[in-house]
Amino acid sequence: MGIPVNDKPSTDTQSENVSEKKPKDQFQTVKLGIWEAVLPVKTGWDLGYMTIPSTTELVDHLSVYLLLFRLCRDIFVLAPRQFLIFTLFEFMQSFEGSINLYLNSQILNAISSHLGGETVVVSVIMRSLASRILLSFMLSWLRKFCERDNQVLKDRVKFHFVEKSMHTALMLDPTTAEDPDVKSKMGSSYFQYDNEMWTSFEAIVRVATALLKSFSQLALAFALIRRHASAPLFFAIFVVQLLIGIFGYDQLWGKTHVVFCVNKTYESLAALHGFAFSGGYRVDRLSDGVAEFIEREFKKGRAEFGDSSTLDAYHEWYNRSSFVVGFVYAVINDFPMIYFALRILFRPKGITFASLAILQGASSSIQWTMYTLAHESKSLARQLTSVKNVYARCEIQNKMKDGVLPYPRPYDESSKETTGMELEFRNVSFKYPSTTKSVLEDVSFKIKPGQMVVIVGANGSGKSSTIKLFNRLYDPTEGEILVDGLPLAAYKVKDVRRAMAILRQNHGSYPLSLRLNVALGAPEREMPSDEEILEALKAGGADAFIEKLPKKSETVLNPVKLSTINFAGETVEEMNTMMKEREKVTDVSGGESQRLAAARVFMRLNSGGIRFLAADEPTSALDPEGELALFSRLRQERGGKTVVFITHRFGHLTKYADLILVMKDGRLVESGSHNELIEKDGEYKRLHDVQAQAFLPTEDS
Ligand SMILES: Nc1ncnc2c1ncn2[C@@H]1O[C@H](COP(=O)(O)OP(=O)(O)OP(=O)(O)O)[C@@H](O)[C@H]1O
Repeated sequence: MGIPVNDKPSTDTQSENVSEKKPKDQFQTVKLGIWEAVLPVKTGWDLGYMTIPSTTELVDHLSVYLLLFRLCRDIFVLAPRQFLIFTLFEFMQSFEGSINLYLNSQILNAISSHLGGETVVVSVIMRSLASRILLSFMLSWLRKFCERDNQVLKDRVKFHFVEKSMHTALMLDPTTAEDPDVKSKMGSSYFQYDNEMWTSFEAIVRVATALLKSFSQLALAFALIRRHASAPLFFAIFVVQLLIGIFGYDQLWGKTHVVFCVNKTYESLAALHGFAFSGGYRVDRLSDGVAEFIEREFKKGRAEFGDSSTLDAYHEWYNRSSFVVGFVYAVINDFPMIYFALRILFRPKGITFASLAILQGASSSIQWTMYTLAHESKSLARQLTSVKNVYARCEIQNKMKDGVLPYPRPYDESSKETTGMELEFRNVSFKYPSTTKSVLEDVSFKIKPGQMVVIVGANGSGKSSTIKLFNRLYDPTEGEILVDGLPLAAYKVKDVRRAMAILRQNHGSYPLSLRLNVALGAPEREMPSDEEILEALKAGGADAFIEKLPKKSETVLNPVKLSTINFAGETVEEMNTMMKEREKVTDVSGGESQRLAAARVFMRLNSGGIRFLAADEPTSALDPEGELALFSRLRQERGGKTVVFITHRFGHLTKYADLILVMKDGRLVESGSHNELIEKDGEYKRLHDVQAQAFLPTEDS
């Protein structure tokens, strides 16, 4: 079986969702028309439909198989009654095939006797027929009866693991989240469809019931045809048929693989097609007048591509198999019929219509069960990786170690509303986990409680990175940060973050209602009142634009997409409109989004317990009026809190700053007040003069 493959090591083929990393030489590549499929080299025996794992693989997988027991136990604990109902029903169903096979044989034997002129025992036929109907009735009734319990069980499993995964996702610090292993365990999650653990559990039950089904059908078939002279030969045919069916299966679908397009012309045709159809580029396409160019390039590419095949990789794989395979497949299905036809011709004795039908029925139903078993065990193997990933995901621990000290220190409690935080950087150097280059080099400064500090510097000089270290989004690579005289790392991270309000650059709006966007400023509160929300919106300067929106503060800027639409042969435009209306994205401008973020920060400031406020270019998208208003309100409401602003605009802030820190290429190059720094005639003065230049009278004016 099998397609010839070359042994060329693949290019980068590690999949994002697989946690074990395979060395590159454990992959093989297969050229399939304009595609290249990369498949892991099997260490077990690859027999088409089934893979028999090697001993090492079995040992490796043992720990994962144990996880399946853990999964069953966890699901049982979530809903014991529903668990038992579900599994019992599934197991009961597995006997349906055998019982039907038995009842069919009874009926067929009776019909055969009748055709042979013998007296028919009516009660046998009636009993068999009644039993069949009763069995179907009972199973349909039970299915309906279990429906609700099954749905409860399924949803409990879904929500249990969703909650656990959400907990991990929410507590992950950036350093841990950027770890490739963690990334692969986290994978991606689609709320509506993800229920990996349930799918895995179903796969376990299906494999178990398929096994039971196979054994019961085999035992029954053996008992039924034992009496027929042709039974051994018939069974031999059946086994050959089964083996060819299972092991002869060689389709790309059934294998772990990744497919790349290796035809550059086809790729560029696809890119041009995408460019032509994408609504996002419409304005650019028209204003740049590129339509003709695109059409010309497409025609050129089409000519170059010629009559090469655009078949997908799966069909290409299928087309590589020889016609003999198709022929053998067609013929093996007719083996029993051919055999019986020949028997009738040469040795008609002992052959009855009933025996033919029983043998044929037994053979096809067992064959079907075996295929299901092979298929389910393959999908179970796939599910193992999911189960392993979900459990691993639930157990991810943050790399950053939490401190033990509460913040503020108990003796500070009484003065927490008025006292600002003291912050000190001592020889701090820092590089992001994913990079090798330091973005902060030996930075030292001290911010006294209640001071207003402004950090200035060119793009990429390390200003935002400094803010990220304040609330322990990252830890310094070298040096130390002190808060109120003690190492920042000694405090409980949650406490320190609760005492800080940080207005980040690109602080966007969350995909929730605008009201919740603001309420999230005070996450410890159940739900702030309408008046408090309005107050925060006003302080952030966001009340006016929200008032103009049709749903006001209940507007969700980016509604979650849960609708589905299906047109059965007709397009009902109104339905399209209905769906678009429901999922419409409400666009707000950059400045409006910044005002909303500012409102959230005011909500936080008003919630109490804040000792430190940092704002990273909070007015970069605001008009001059908005900027002035925001800074005045921040100054008014800051009380005794320590405040750090990052800005590129000299003026409103630098004028009032107690301390200005000037950053350049990750270093702190100057510090002092505005006047001191102007006098120094260094980097600050240079940056200041660039802006001031614009307002100086020129020779032309
Ligand atoms: N998550 C990250 N991973 C890796 N490098 C990063 C990351 N964030 C920022 N950097 C790099 O760190 C350096 C400093 O960036 P930072 O954002 O601190 O500068 P900045 O002074 O705030 O710049 P700007 O004025 O443009 O906001 C830059 O070279 C940037 O590319």
